Amino acid sequence: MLTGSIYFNVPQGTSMHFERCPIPEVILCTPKLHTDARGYFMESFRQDALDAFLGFAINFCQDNESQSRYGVVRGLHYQQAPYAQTKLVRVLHGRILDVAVDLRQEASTFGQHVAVVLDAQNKQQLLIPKGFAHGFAVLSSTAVVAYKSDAYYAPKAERGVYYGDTQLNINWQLPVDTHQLSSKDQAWPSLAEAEVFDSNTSLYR
Ligand SMILES: Cc1cn([C@H]2C[C@H](O)[C@@H](COP(=O)(O)OP(=O)(O)O[C@H]3O[C@@H](C)C(=O)[C@@H](O)[C@H]3O)O2)c(=O)[nH]c1=O
Repeated sequence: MLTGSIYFNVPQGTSMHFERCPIPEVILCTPKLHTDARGYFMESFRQDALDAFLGFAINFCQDNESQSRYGVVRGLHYQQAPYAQTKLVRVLHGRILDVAVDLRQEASTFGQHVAVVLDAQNKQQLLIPKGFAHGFAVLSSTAVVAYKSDAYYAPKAERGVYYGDTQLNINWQLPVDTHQLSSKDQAWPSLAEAEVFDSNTSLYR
């Protein structure tokens, strides 16, 4: 499924594996695990490695954490420009299906999505760029999800797309009768009615 893999070693000897997903701006990151008799150590984030891979800097300013039960679906969320957010998502406990939906109006992949299982064992992280909606479904009994963002929470700019929109065709990997959503998330518009990202809006410059 994934293409464009590169193993990038930063000068200090630490490492992070980056893979471009089928929508190439979405990136799967796998930290290198150092295991020994005590357990393991890993660098969960390196600004220099990520910047070098991307070729530009992302300056994260907010860290978030949420805990959810099996069947919970949070999303699909984004903030409109100029409050758009890049998110770097990982799972501290449990397992989720993490989903990024392309909302860049002029992109060839507009309306398409990437869905990746992230869990506390694989320790993988998903980088979701500006211009995408984000959501996740909890596949384990509980899950603790942590993520960075590069723009502060701006409630007035908060937008969403209905997670079950048939046009999106997302397989949430959960029986439908187990889905639990906030009232806010049940009321988001379909993709056809959502405020998407204007191609004239430069999200990263
Ligand atoms: C997102 C956010 C929420 N809040 C508050 C608002 C509200 O009272 C409470 C719960 O908010 P929500 O119901 O929006 O939380 P949640 O549904 O977990 O929202 C999150 O979903 C995932 C999928 C994302 O991608 C995130 O960017 C964020 O939108 O926390 C903050 O104070 N700061 C924040 O950054």
